[in-house]
Parts: sequence; C-alpha cells; structure tokens
Amino acid sequence: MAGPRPVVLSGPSGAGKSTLLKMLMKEFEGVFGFSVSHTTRKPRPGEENGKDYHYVSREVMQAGIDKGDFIENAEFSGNMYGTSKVAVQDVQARNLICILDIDMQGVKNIKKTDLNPIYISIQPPSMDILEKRLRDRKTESEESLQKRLQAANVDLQISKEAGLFDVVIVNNDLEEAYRDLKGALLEEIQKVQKGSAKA
Ligand SMILES: Nc1ncnc2c1ncn2[C@@H]1O[C@H](COP(=O)(O)OP(=O)(O)OP(=O)(O)O)[C@@H](O)[C@H]1O
Ligand SMILES: Nc1nc2c(ncn2[C@@H]2O[C@H](COP(=O)(O)O)[C@@H](O)[C@H]2O)c(=O)[nH]1
Repeated sequence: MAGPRPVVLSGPSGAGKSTLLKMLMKEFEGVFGFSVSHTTRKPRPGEENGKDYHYVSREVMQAGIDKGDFIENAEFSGNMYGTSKVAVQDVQARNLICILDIDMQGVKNIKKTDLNPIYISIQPPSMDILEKRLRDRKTESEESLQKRLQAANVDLQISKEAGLFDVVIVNNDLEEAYRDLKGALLEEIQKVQKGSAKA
C-alpha cells in the first residue's frame, strides 16, 4: 500500500514556513517527518547539524549532486540547498508524512519527479511585513536580506501561476494560518493516525 502523500511547503524566506512546520511536528508527533536538506550555508545559532540541515561544503554538495544523490537542488541567496533521495526515503520508510521546506526552484524541479506531494505556498501579508519579520529574526546580513527580498518578489509573482500550488496560505495571524494548514492536511493526518492505530 502506498504511504501518505508528502507535503511541500514553499514561499518567500521569512514567510513563516519553519514556524508553521515546527507547530505541526509538535502537535502531531509521530505523524510528520522533516526531510532534512543539505546546505552550504552556515548554521544559525540554535540550529543542529542533521536536524535542521546537513551542513556541507560546496565541494561535498557538488559531488553528491554529480553522483545523483539529490532529487532536487538549487542556489538560493548565495548558498546551495538540496533534497537528497535518502532524506525523503528515511521519512517514508517510517510511514510518516514527509515535509519538504523548499524554494520555488525546488517546487519546479519536484514537479518533474514522481513524488506527488501536496504543494502549499506560505505567503506573507505584504512585502513590508515580510521585511520586518526577516529583520526582526536577526539571522541575515544586509546583503543576504536584500537577496532574500528580491527572491521573495519573484517568488510571489511565480506563485500566481495557475495550478502550481494546491493551497495558498497567507500567514498574517499565526494561529489562523496554522488552522488553515492543519485543515489542508487533515485527510493525510487522519490516514497516518488510523494506520498507527491498527499497528
Ligand atoms: N504570523 C506571524 N506573525 C508574526 N511573526 C511571525 C509570524 N509567522 C512567523 N513569524 C516570525 O517571522 C520570522 C520568519 O519566520 P520563519 O523563520 O518561520 O520563516 P521561513 O519561511 O521559515 O524563512 P526561511 O525560508 O528563511 O527559513 C520568525 O522570526 C518568526 O518567528
Ligand atoms: N530547493 C531547495 N530549497 C531549500 C531546501 N532547503 C531549504 N530551502 C529553501 O531555502 C531558502 C532559505 O532557507 P534558509 O534556511 O537559509 O532561510 C528557503 O526558502 C527554504 O525553503 C532544499 O533542500 N531545496
């Protein structure tokens, strides 16, 4: 029997993807599993290697890409990011809903695969609010912030393409956005919960 459908969460940097997915993983322990990406960016304070990302050098990442280890990869804001086949397989082997937090290039590339996820776009209420949230997060240099805002503009334009996303959630009020996200995933969540009740 096929396992639960994976979920792609995409949207501009700072839109609230990690915040929302952490809320999901906390409320639904044993239902979701995070696809741990590889990146060449440096860890932020509090981030853990192997949990938030696999932090690697450009050389190691490129070698993995050349070997065919990645389902998709992209260059974003001066760093490389990618989803390895193993990251997804690890979650699917446990019969969990695999969540991928990826940028727009990743969405386009996943569309060419047979992964068949639910595509969800998390969007900020406005560019001004996005900038404020990114600045308040205090994780980016001015250069990185500007690159991310530029990418956000492009991202928000592309995300209007008909059929690209199954669900679009505007993250204004966090609790409301979380309710919408849970609503969109209810059917898959119930499938996993019923499956584990039988086991
Ligand atoms: N609804 C909200 N209202 C106010 N602040 C929010 C809201 N949602 C998220 N934030 C805050 O905005 C900042 C950006 O959120 P988060 O890090 O989850 O974004 P992200 O989409 O995962 O970004 P990135 O793609 O860069 O990882 C965080 O500091 C978070 O606490
Ligand atoms: N295409 C991919 N994009 C990814 C992947 N992992 C994360 N991301 C996206 O990168 C930006 C920046 O992330 P940050 O942690 O440096 O703020 C964000 O939009 C993520 O969604 C990946 O494996 N592939």
